[in-house]
Formats: sequence, structure tokens, C-alpha cells
Amino acid sequence: MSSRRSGPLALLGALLALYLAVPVVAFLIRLAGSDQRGFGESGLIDAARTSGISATISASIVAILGIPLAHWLAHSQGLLHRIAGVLVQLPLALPPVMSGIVLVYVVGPYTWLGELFDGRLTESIAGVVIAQTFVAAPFLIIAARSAFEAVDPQLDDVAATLGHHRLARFVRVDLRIAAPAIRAGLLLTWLRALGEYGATVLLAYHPYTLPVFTYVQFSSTGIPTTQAPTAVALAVAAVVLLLAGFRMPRALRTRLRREAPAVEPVAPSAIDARPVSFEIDTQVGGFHLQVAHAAHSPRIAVLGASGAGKSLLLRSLAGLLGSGVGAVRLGDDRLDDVPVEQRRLGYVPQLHGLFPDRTAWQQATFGTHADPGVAAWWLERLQLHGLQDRLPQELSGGQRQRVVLAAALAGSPRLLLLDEPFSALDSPVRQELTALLRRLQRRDSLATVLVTHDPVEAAMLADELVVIDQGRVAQAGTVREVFDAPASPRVARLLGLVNVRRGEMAADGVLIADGAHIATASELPTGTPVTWCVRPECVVVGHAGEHEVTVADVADLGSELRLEVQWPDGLDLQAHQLISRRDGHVAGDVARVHIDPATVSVWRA
Ligand SMILES: Nc1ncnc2c1ncn2[C@@H]1O[C@H](COP(=O)(O)OP(=O)(O)OP(=O)(O)O)[C@@H](O)[C@H]1O
Repeated sequence: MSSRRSGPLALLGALLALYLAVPVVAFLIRLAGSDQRGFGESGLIDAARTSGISATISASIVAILGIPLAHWLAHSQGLLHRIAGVLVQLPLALPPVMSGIVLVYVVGPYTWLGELFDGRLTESIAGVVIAQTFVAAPFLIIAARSAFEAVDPQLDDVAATLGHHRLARFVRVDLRIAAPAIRAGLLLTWLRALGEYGATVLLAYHPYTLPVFTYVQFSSTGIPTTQAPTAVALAVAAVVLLLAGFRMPRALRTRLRREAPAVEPVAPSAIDARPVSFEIDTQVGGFHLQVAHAAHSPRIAVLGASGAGKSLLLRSLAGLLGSGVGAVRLGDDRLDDVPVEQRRLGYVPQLHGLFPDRTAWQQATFGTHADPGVAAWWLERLQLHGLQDRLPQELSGGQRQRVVLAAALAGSPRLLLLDEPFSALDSPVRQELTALLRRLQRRDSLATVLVTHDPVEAAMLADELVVIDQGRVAQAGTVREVFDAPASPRVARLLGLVNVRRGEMAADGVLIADGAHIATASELPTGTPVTWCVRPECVVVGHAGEHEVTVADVADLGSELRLEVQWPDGLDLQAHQLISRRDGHVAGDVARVHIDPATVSVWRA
């Protein structure tokens, strides 16, 4: 640890810190020993008051207009956005005196605006405010923009699906999360306005602000009487900067956090779980998503490789891509013309679905349709009792995902959309939550669309599978249909089927692969090159069977054995065997294998 603190980098930093501190310390020493500090000079209090009032007005104007501007800058793109981004930083790059000059061209006494206000926009407190606002605005805008950019956009999606409209999301999500940075930016803006000299002196020499007063004192009586205004400015800056960096001690923050009220859990009223159907045709960037499916079951899973379009499909169903993406129905109800905030769908995104500044209870009751009793019921049901007052960072990964689920369910959604909800969790927690969700689906008749790339999770949590590949449906059907007869080698691989091999058809449905003859139910003509696949559990290893093989490897997984078997001419396949059926094979054994021809899928290569 100490090696990280010391060294040349620390030395360089210390040199600069010293350079910044020395003048202040020198000034303070001089001030302490001085007998003519200028505190009694007439005009000091008026100047301090003028600076204080004008800086407060300027900072308020910057806050009211700058925060929305920063939000827009953080969330927009294009030429206008880039130009605006440069413009708001310009006052930082421009010497303040030049800022004063450009302002004179707009509000000076002989301009149209100046004449409109009878020349009162200069040589007045209005002039001071105009100069200060121009020079100080970038401090808030830049801080707020970075803070808004750092807010996870998925939170906006979650808040929208929880029923919050745009303005409510801005106030209750973005502004709340960005508040500490905005507060710091605002204090800096106020300080910069308070200390503004160059633009002010050109636009409004009178009434004197503290910096102008200091310069006047310096010019007329020399340095001694400038000590008082400098000391005032230093003291104010120190207090404000201390305030800006102030953070309540953690223990106090925890104590002040509002406790979850004691609410009697109320079971949600039974919802008729209805199957979803969709016909989506939309373009996102360079990606074309064109998928249609009419589900028969209320529990479906969308399976596909990374980048296949799964999340976009889910976002289309949720309404997060707006209307016009295609038709979406829940049972007979049309959803696609309903705005996202009114669809009443629960949405659990891939990661980060929690608001960092809200406790578990506040998250669960955040939805506009959330019923506190139902929220309490789901928190209990999801084994979160006793954790209601915790913030997300005080919860484990599995607990966090359960809180996201509780928040999505507390509004009794008609359909729950789950985007790889457990992908970030490790295996035991993942299995536990999968089992829990499966129980909820059955007992509480939840309609769900689950996006996953894990075939086991898909099979656990859905009756029906929609396999998508490069934005198109590659296959759809019941879990059994899809697993038994994958439509293509690619689907087979997406289903996690390991024994996908090349071969060539011979007579009577027999295929030849690496010299092995495998009987199939295929009617493809002799000589057709094929890709074929057999599920590992259909490769039955024992003492009987039409093939003689060598057991190359045996992995004991507790509940099953995973064997690798090899044919004399080189073909190798994986075989899964339940422990209860094991025949005690070890690596090196010669065994026999039976493969039912009906279990071999064959595709033209
Ligand atoms: N906002 C966007 N702008 C442009 N392209 C996008 C946008 N969102 C997604 N895409 C592209 O659309 C394609 C599908 O993305 P999607 O997020 O739906 O994939 P996915 O199947 O969910 O993948 P993963 O399993 O990795 O999450 C990808 O090629 C992605 O780069």
C-alpha cells in the first residue's frame, strides 16, 4: 500500500500542491501580522453583498436552464448537439475580458437589447449577473452532463416499464442519481460567479463587486487594504469547497435512511396468464430485426447467440423501442399502440436494474402501479424479508436480482420480460433463482418471456422456445420439439448439442462418418454430404449395442457420467449417462454403444 502512495508520482503531485498552498499560507501569515488590513474600508460590505446577491442569482439561472441543457447534451447526438457542446465550453476557453467584449455586443447600451432596457443591462446589477452567468455556466453544465452520462440508461428503461413518464424519470431517476455532482457543480458555479472580474469590469463597473472593489483598492491605496476583500473571498471559498466535499458519515446516513413501513403482505390478485404473439420488423442502427411468433404457452424463452437480437426483441415487446416496431399482442389485447409506461409489463434487464440510491423497499414500491401490500408479499416470497432497508450495494448479487424481480412484480404485471436475468450470477445462486422463478411461474401463474443463451435455463423456465439467429426466427416450437429435432446444425449448436458432426449418406439411411456406420431415419440419397447430430443422452453405452467403441474419458459429475467414446476409425462422440444406470466403465474400457436411428438428426451439408 505504502509503495502506491510514495514514489515519483506522489512527489510531482506534492510539488504542485505546495505551489498552490504556498501563496495562500504566505497571505495568511501576512494578514496575521498586518496592522492595516482594510476591514474598515467603506464599500467593502456593499461590494461583498453585491457579489453574494449577483452570484446567487447567476447560479440560480444557471441551475434552472443549465440542468435541462446538460441532460439534453448527455442524451442526444448529431451536429446540433456537437455545436451546443462546444458553445457551452467556450466561456471557459475565452479570456473573461473577451467574454465581456462579446457580451457588450449583445447587451451594451447601443445595441437593440440595450436600448430596449434603456441601457440598464450594463452598469447595473443586471450587467453583473449577465457577465457572471456567461462565465460561470460551464462549471455546472459540464459537471451535470458528465453525471447524467454516467447514469445507466437501463434505469430509464426500468423506470419507464414501471409506469414513470419522461419528466418523472428525469426528476426521480436522473436528477436524483446525478444530484451530488450537480450540487458540487453548482457550488463551483456560484464561487466562479462570486470571483468573476474580467467580464464584469467591462459590462458593469458599477455597482462594485468584491473583485472590482479589490482592484479599485489596489489602484488607489496599494496592496494593504486589499487584504480584507481577499480574506473574505478566501474564507467563503474555503467554506463552500468544504461544503461541496462534505459527505455525511456512513453510520449517520444509514440511521437517517427512511425505514420501510410495516405493511401487511397482500397476495396479488390472480392474473390470467396469456400467451404473447408478435410480428416485429424494425431496424436499429445497422441491425434488422424481423421476427414473428404466436405463442401457445404463456411461458416462452428466446434463445440465441450473442448479438442475435434477443434483447432488441424483448425491448420491442416492452415498448422501449417506441411504437411502429410491429404488432405485439397479449392474448387478444393489442399492446403495440400502448406507450411503454402504460403497458403494465414487468421488465428485468440483463444487469443493473436497481436504482443505486433506493432501498430494497423503495425499489419494490417505485412502480406507479406498485401496491405496498403486494410489494411486501413479493419481498417475502422472494426471501428478502429483513433486507428491505438495504441499498443495492449492501446486497449480494442474487439478492439484488430478487429485488429487481420484486420491483417488476409489485405492480402485478400482465407479462414479465426477463433479459438473461441471472447471467451475472455464479452457478449455485443461478440454479437457486431459476428454481425459484420456475415455482413462481407455476404457482402464481406468471406469464414470462425469458431471453437467454443458456438452453438449460430456457428449458427450465419455458414450455416453448423461439430460437433466433441474426435477427430472424431460426426455429420455434415446444421445448421438446425443438430439442428433439433442431432445424439446423446452427440451432443444434445453440441448444448446446455437442455431437454435431460431418458425414455422407450411404444406402438405407445409414451415414458414414469418420469410417463409422450410423443408422438414421433420413431418406436423403446416397452420396449426399450431411451434417448430423445425436444428443449425448441418446448415445447409450453398455454391454450391448451395434457399435464397438473404446471409452476414452469418464467425467463423474455427481448425478451423471460424461463419457467420451471413440470408434476404431476415429469418430468420437459424447455420451451422458445417469449415475443410477452406470455400468462401471472406466477410461480405456472397450464397450458397446447403441444409437436409436430416430434420435439422429441429419441435415444436408
Ligand atoms: N442501440 C443500438 N444501436 C445500434 N445497434 C444496436 C443497438 N442495440 C443493439 N444493436 C445491435 O443489434 C444487434 C442485436 O443486439 P441485441 O442486444 O439484441 O443482442 P443479444 O442477442 O441480446 O446479444 P447478447 O446475448 O450479447 O446480449 C447487435 O448486433 C447489436 O450490436
